[in-house]
Amino acid sequence: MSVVEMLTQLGSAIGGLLLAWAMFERYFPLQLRRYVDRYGQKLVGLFYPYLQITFHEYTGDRFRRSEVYSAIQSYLSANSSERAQRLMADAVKGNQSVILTMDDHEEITDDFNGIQIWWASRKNIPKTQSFSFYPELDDRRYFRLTVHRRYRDIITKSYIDYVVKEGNEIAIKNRQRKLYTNNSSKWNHVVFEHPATFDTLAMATKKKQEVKNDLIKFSKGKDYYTKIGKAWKRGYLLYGPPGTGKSTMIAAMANFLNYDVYDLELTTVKDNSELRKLLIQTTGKSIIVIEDIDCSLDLTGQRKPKKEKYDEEEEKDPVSKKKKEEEAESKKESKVTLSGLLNFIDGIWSACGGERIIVFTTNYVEKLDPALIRRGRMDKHIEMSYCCFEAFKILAQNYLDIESHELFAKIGQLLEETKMSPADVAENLMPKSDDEDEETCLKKLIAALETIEEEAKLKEARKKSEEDANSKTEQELKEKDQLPIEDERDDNDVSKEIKDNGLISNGKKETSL
Ligand SMILES: Nc1ncnc2c1ncn2[C@@H]1O[C@H](COP(=O)(O)OP(=O)(O)OP(=O)(O)O)[C@@H](O)[C@H]1O
Ligand SMILES: [Mg+2]
Repeated sequence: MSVVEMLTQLGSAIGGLLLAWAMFERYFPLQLRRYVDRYGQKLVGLFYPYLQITFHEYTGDRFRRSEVYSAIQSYLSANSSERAQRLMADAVKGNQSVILTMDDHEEITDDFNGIQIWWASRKNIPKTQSFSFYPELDDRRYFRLTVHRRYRDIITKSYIDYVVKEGNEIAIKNRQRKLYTNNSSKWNHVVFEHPATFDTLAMATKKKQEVKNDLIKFSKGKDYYTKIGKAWKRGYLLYGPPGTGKSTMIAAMANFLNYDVYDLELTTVKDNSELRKLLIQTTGKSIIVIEDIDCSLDLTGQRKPKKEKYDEEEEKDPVSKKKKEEEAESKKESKVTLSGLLNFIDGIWSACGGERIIVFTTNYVEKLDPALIRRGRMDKHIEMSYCCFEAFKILAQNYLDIESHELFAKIGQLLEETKMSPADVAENLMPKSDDEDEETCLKKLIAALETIEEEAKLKEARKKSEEDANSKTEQELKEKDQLPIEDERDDNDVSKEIKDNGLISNGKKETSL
């Protein structure tokens, strides 16, 4: 048989099938067709060796995207960029990278402990051509998983959970994080793109590791917090002189945990109820920051003591009670108070919205009210200190790309003797022009450190000489005071005093009964 004949016969066979299907659609009632469809599928199911699971984009609630579908989409997008042939640019992360997902009607395979799984993305376009306000919701997308039947248990009991968990983690990593700032009682946000990380943060390695471990423990501690019955939140107090990296540390924390940042400006918050409103709006996986807490407000006020006695009089006379309340209300200052802030930190509603970190920063830890910073509220106190040699090495790596240099020893010694903030060290290390090489920058830093050392020595000498002068004056005054007082008085005065007070010659007062 020639090729042409073969093609002709194939064509007529397909034509015959199409005609038969058209006749079936045309002459058989819908009910009958459904029966054939259903039982046909059952029959095929008897011999079909595969298990299929479908995950729809919208289930039940038409307006709420299925979380499982989203998680699978994230999981598959992470796996599909190498495997799928047709990809869809889905979202843009931080203006840097495009997130690629499987296009509609695309298929990829996945491997789970040696089991092969087929994933397909499908889209059902509605047959009715009616007008819709939400055309994108009418396109019914779904993922279909196909696997050999013999792996049913592994797939349903472990694989799907694994995919959803992985997918959620990928989604968190890929999400655009936000930096919220408040304008009175409203949050505005921009994309959070601070580049600081713990790798670039200059501080002693051991201390840095401690903070990182603490954060990891917290972020994985959901079950632990539930077990001990505590809201899943942790307070950090960062304190230290200006330019030691407190704000930089917060950015590094947010990048490390992939959290949003809420930068709360307390001075623009009118009162406690506005504060509560703002905080209720914050979401989980976020860091709430109050910078320079000592300057933000006068938070040294005492907490209002609890009303201990039930006032019967007030209860009997509702008019006077109301009057008293009104008076109290008008007297009440309209501002955020320490008690309002404490309620925010450990009030019941502070637990809504999942994991949260609260960070306070201050230059003057000793100014803060002990109630505010006691453990349990501010669980971890982190001192950000002047630049040490370890911190300097990180800055040298960041700014000059060097790990060692013959001038390092000198710098190390100077850093031990002087106090320079990492911000100042960084400023000296940053090349100001193309002519400045690493050695020039290091020498610049040495000169700056020597100047500080000189100034400190001068200051010390000045202080010492002032102290010496003071103690000399004190000594002179003391000596002057020690002159016998009696000598200045005349004999008549003395005898008068003896007479008046009944003193005897040895100076003791006579006891008169
Ligand atoms: N520990 C550090 N590691 C890396 N860079 C730092 C560090 N400390 C300061 N810097 C640099 O100095 C600049 C100022 O630091 P930062 O704003 O974090 O200091 P701060 O402690 O918050 O100061 P302030 O008390 O004035 O708010 C940062 O932009 C950063 O470049
Ligand atoms: Mg700061």
